[in-house]
Amino acid sequence: MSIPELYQYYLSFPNICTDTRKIERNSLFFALRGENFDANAFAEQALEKGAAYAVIDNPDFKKSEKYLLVEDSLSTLQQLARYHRQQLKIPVIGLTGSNGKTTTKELINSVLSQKFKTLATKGNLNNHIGVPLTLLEIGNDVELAIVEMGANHQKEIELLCSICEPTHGLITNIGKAHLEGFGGIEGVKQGKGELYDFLQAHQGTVFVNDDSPALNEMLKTRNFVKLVKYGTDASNQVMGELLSNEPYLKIRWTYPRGTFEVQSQLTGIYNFENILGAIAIGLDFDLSPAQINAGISNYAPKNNRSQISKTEKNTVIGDYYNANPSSMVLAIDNIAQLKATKKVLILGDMFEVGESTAQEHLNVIRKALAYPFTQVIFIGKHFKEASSQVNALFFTDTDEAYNHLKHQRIEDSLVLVKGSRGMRLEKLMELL
Ligand SMILES: CC(=O)N[C@H]1[C@@H](OP(=O)(O)OP(=O)(O)OC[C@H]2O[C@@H](n3ccc(=O)[nH]c3=O)[C@H](O)[C@@H]2O)O[C@H](CO)[C@@H](O)[C@@H]1O[C@H](C)C(=O)N[C@@H](C)C(=O)N[C@H](CCC(=O)N[C@@H](CCC[C@@H](N)C(=O)O)C(=O)O)C(=O)O
Ligand SMILES: Nc1ncnc2c1ncn2[C@@H]1O[C@H](COP(=O)(O)OP(=O)(O)OP(=O)(O)O)[C@@H](O)[C@H]1O
Ligand SMILES: C[C@@H](N)C(=O)N[C@H](C)C(=O)O
Repeated sequence: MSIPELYQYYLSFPNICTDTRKIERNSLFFALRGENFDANAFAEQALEKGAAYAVIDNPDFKKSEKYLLVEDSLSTLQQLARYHRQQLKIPVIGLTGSNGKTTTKELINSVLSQKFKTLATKGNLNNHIGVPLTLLEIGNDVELAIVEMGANHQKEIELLCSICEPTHGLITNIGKAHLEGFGGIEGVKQGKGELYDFLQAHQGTVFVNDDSPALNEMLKTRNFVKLVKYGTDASNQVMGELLSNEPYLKIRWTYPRGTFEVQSQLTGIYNFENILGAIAIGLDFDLSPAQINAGISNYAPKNNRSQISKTEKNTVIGDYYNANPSSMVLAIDNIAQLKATKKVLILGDMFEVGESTAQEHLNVIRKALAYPFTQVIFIGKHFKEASSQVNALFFTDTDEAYNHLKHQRIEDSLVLVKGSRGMRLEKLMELL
């Protein structure tokens, strides 16, 4: 079946579903293969549960005209998304970067939705499956889309750009994330730079954080028809200044027509650049300063990314969606600067760091112990293997740490909980 033919089915049934556990009536089911299942085997169930059609790539499962047989379901999903994007005459803002993609995407969406009917990536659905699903959610009424693109190896951003065809783009930053798949920091630059390459080739607009030496270096070899720079230096089109972080960031920003201040609901100095990026994009899309500030101040994270919660015993900064050497160091510096009598760090292993795993874990241990924190707890085998200093607690896994904290409760403290998703540090929250 050709993509234009399949597109007619999509236009009649625009609700795409890939999971029979969450199937909706009249959806178009795509049978994907994953690490655990081959969803061709679930196609019948999808139809029984109310899907209008099931796209499959194994002829053995085709039982009626309700099964649409294609060569490869995943690649068909991607091609359908690209075809749909090409029918839409709207701007698409593509975002990638090592850290802060989801937060920046949410901020941009909060800002731009003050003026436009927007559609943004849900949560973190940013990969070769999530990006097509995001695009296929764009209905006729949407005026502008914000698409987050994630990657852990080369050519992934190139593929995602070829699907969502961004007209505007922003790389949040270059950091030590997914070093394993990218092959080191130069590999990160190359992989993330695929967004710049696409925008250069397609006359797109690029938003650049001028405070990042790595991003500035990446600009040297490229030319863009439109470049908007933001940062702390007055030479930028949008200049920002951090006014306070206690615990939420307050920012002053200046552009050629004036200076404004905004109070955010975000903690973490690293969020300064995320906010400034969203302001720069808001200005480029002709929002008023009042609309921009409303978008920034309305956004409150509810996604375990630097989320502050007051429990009965403590104030907790829950930051256990992910961790890598760059974001870990910034999170430690951030809590060190916040005001609190007692500060406790609970740090979990960082994944996908590659050959520098031992060194990077040791760096984090040294960094954390250089500050006079009340207590520092390290969880995971990488931390344990890197060192076991006497002035800190080391646990092999989260269950072991849980058993300890059950008996030695943390009280009246500001607690940072940060680690890679796979460490499942959220288990500890009920004890904090
Ligand atoms: C393929 C898929 O969508 N899997 C989801 C599924 O996993 P599960 O283990 O149950 O099954 P399989 O993957 O083996 O199944 C194949 C299909 O079978 C369906 N199915 C299964 C059982 C059943 O009873 N009925 C069924 O229909 C199933 O739905 C599959 O379609 O369910 C899990 C739980 O909900 C999902 O977590 C899993 O989703 C996978 C991980 C996925 O890739 N989802 C994307 C939509 C997505 O964008 N996920 C993001 C995470 C993105 C991410 O990690 N980004 C990285 C960078 C990108 C790296 C990239 N190279 C990569 O590897 O992804 C980043 O750092 O930001 C998210 O979930 O947040
Ligand atoms: N600009 C930034 N620089 C460094 N670290 C950051 C920055 N922004 C956020 N972080 C850190 O990364 C964590 C996750 O933020 P966010 O989800 O926005 O990033 P992400 O790049 O989308 O990651 P993921 O793709 O895993 O969701 C934050 O809680 C914070 O610790
Ligand atoms: C969950 C995934 N998006 C991610 O960020 N993985 C890294 C390795 C992490 O969990 O720290």
